[in-house]
Amino acid sequence: MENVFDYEDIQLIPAKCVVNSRSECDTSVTLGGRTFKLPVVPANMQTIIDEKIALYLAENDYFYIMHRFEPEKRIEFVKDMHARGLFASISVGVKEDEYDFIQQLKEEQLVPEYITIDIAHGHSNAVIEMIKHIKKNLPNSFVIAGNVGTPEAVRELEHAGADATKVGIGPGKVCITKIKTGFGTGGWQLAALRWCAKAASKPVIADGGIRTHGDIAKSVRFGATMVMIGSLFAGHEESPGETVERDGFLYKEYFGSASEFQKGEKKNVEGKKMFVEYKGPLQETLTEMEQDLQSSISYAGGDKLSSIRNVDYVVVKNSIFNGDKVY
Ligand SMILES: NC(=O)C1=CN([C@@H]2O[C@H](COP(=O)(O)OP(=O)(O)OC[C@H]3O[C@@H](n4cnc5c(N)ncnc54)[C@H](OP(=O)(O)O)[C@@H]3O)[C@@H](O)[C@H]2O)C=CC1
Ligand SMILES: Nc1nc2c(ncn2[C@@H]2O[C@H](COP(=O)(O)O)[C@@H](O)[C@H]2O)c(=O)[nH]1
Repeated sequence: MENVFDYEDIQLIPAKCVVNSRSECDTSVTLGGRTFKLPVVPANMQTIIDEKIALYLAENDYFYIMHRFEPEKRIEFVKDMHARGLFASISVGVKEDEYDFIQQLKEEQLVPEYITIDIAHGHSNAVIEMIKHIKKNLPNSFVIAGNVGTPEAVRELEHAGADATKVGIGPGKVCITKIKTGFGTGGWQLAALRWCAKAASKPVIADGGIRTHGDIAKSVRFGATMVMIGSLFAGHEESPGETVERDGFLYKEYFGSASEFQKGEKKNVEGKKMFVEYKGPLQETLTEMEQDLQSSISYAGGDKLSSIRNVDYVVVKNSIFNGDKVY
């Protein structure tokens, strides 16, 4: 790979405005046959989303993916969302129990509209087998598979039946994969997204490394249909992470899904914990994201999200650590 770059290295170039107000710009996106207000989904992590947030997002036409770290609650979750006339979007792993879980869903005629296979190294036979198992038993579920960081992986997962792939190995704020293993897309996530999206024939979800709202527009420019975000969603009133007070300021806990805090043991740890500043209600951030993205669309010279896809850009600097501290 040549000419790698990350979010902070790119500036999109404005085109002539065609709207009279940013409010005319439409930020909605379609994924799996549903239309959502924003091309943004909070990360399927235990300090980012819980049942209450999932319900709020679904009721208000935002996409969501429930995490998989309380597996015993998933059947009830799907039933509850369906009882409310809402879509169910859950996550699974690849271990043996998960095969039984998919079987159970089938037996109970519960068909989640979206199933995300949530694995660190998604370019694997384990994920390919799970895609096939889901597609065989729940053919109407939209399957998102990940995470990956190469075009080969995107093609293989799509070929196995994935309806979308999720790109990002190690760019996350609480990720230490790049430090512990030497591998990943951390520091060049945006270039990796471009590389993968060019190979994709189905939607790509950019996952990790989003530090500003402008990074959402940049992700769309480089091929993302949807953008998964953890750290920017960690500090809300509703965020499930613990709230702590330090020197009169409030903070919320945010930990990695492969951290000892999630796993309950120090085995194959590839995530850390941090505290992010408290930032009030979730809806305020969603509204601000929408307004910022409307503005991005206007700078792109259009009135819908797809206008961003074709804008020119420049590479203005190069910084491999993506603004993060190493630990
Ligand atoms: N996006 C990212 O960059 C990353 C995300 N994560 C997140 O952390 C969580 C835990 O992920 P994960 O450890 O995959 O899930 P699990 O702990 O559920 O592991 C899934 C299965 O894959 C195996 N496995 C895990 N990593 C590898 C690997 N590198 N090579 C071969 N087999 C592997 C595990 O076995 P065994 O444990 O015995 O190896 C296990 O059987 C997920 O939510 C994931 O999204 C974690 C790291 C990176
Ligand atoms: N390497 C690890 N990556 C992780 C872990 N837990 C979650 N993640 C990934 O990070 C993104 C969120 O990134 P952010 O920059 O928006 O905060 C999330 O969606 C996962 O893909 C982990 O323990 N290790």
